[in-house]
Amino acid sequence: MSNVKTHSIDISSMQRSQQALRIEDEKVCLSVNNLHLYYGDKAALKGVNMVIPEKKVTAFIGPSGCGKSTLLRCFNRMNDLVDTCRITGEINLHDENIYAKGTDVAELRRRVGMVFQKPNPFPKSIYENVAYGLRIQGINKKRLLDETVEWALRSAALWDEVKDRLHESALGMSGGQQQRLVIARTVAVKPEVLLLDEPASALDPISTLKIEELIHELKNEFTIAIVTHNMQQAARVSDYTAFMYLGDLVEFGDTNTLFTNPDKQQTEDYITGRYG
Ligand SMILES: Nc1ncnc2c1ncn2[C@@H]1O[C@H](COP(=O)(O)OP(=O)(O)OP(=O)(O)O)[C@@H](O)[C@H]1O
Repeated sequence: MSNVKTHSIDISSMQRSQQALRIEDEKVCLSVNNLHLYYGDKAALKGVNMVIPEKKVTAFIGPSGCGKSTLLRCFNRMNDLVDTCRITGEINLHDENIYAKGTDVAELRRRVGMVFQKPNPFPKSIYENVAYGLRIQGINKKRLLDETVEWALRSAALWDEVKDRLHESALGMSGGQQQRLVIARTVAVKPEVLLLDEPASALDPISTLKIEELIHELKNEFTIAIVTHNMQQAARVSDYTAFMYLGDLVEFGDTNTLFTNPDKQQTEDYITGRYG
């Protein structure tokens, strides 16, 4: 790409159409309206407005502490677990305000699954890790469990590596395999959205590549939102990128455009490595 202005990231390998995606053309999965979040007196999100398009990958980038993980955790109300946290504004999943009174938060978290930075398999067999969410829903029919476990492991590009040791402990797997297992466990309950909070940052480069390839496959079935510190990764895996700074959403748009021709000076300064 000859017109690339940035120098700190190499996006020449970005395999994407030169045609910019337009958010107006997308189906909306999540919409965020004037979202403010406070931890005690401290504002961590300051009036965020954006949409997360359906079956696309949206990346959140920005310097440490800018609110990326906080915003991601709002999408399945994980911040409810923080006593000092207070939220105003709205997030709609399709047409439902997930902060409305009476929202079934357990069901919300089934629909909006989350994968964290550090793989966190349960000390159970590979099979039982993946079957876990189904069993919680009261599904115990062996055939249905077998089929779903296989489907989820295939979806997470792990089936071929583990099909002969499904009943061995998940703790004997490599870190990269464990993270794909956690992804299989998350997709097994058929969520609509996958939230990935730096899913590859604890992994070696080959495992990271596998996760990136997997994200590319998963977006055929799921809406994906990913927080990453790695701008190359954001450029490689996402369709849309949101750049955040000190609790503000500074710029949001088609990934290719945001990295090659950002609207805001602040975005350009960040992606060219001038700060952060
Ligand atoms: N549980 C919490 N209690 C109080 N403050 C918090 C809590 N979690 C995050 N914060 C603060 O909120 C702000 C945003 O944090 P957040 O973790 O969302 O940022 P981030 O962009 O994801 O950072 P990083 O890239 O370092 O993970 C920071 O100032 C952080 O210290």
